[in-house]
Amino acid sequence: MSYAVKEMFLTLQGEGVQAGRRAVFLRFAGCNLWSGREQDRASAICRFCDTDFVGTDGLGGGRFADAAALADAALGFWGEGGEGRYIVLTGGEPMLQVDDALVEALHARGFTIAIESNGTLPVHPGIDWVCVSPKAGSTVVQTRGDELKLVWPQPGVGHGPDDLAAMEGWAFDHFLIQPLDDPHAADNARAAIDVVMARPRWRLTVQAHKYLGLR
Ligand SMILES: C[S@@+](CC[C@H](N)C(=O)[O-])C[C@H]1O[C@@H](n2cnc3c(N)ncnc32)[C@H](O)[C@@H]1O
Ligand SMILES: Nc1nc2[nH]cc(C(=O)O)c2c(=O)[nH]1
Ligand code: SF4
Ligand SMILES: [Mg+2]
Repeated sequence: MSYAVKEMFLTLQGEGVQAGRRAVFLRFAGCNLWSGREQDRASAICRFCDTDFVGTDGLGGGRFADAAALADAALGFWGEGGEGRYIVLTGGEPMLQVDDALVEALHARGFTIAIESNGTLPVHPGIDWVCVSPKAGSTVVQTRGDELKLVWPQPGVGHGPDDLAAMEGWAFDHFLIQPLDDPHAADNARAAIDVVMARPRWRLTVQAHKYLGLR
């Protein structure tokens, strides 16, 4: 199978429990919860996306003919040194494209594989670190993993305490609240802090790369 990749880059993981870790980011093109076109945002299931995942024209992006070609390119971004190789599969929705061949090819090159998924498709069982970020109005099928990262507040449905209690029944090791990045960021951060103060099972995570000027 070939892969449509929006962009690839080396940076630090900015979010979640693995924040601060050196990582290659592989951003796949396309998502099942939004077309990525601004004119469709208001009618999309996921309306707050901070990412351009349309097309294959970003830095390090392109069409990759097979898993070996894509994994070789990822290794090129990592550079020298075999220690601590870490790759984050994101998008868009990576599970629209991730398959056995890619997981095998990345493992064969020594990568620990993390994923950022909206959880509406089952995550590949070979992935080493699973982050699911549920979206109001979608059905999450991937209800287990390493970290659940809930963007807060989520306009529309799904942000009452009942929903949080339901998610607490899912099989994740870490429950994280991430302030929504929009023009009301300060209010959103306050609201996110309020959740954590009321429900100690949850921890705050911030998008550190945005404060640090990293990609
Ligand atoms: C762009 S998404 C790509 C991966 C996958 N489609 C998902 O939603 O998890 C990467 C992460 O950014 C989060 N995110 C997207 N837009 C955001 C925003 N405006 N503020 C805070 N987090 C956001 C998502 O919830 C997700 O955890
Ligand atoms: N530095 C950095 N960390 C991230 N963690 C999750 C991201 C994503 O867009 O999936 C992201 C991103 O875009 N940049
Ligand atoms: S599910 Fe993820 S990639 Fe898709 S629109 Fe929402 S935040 Fe963006
Ligand atoms: Mg991002």
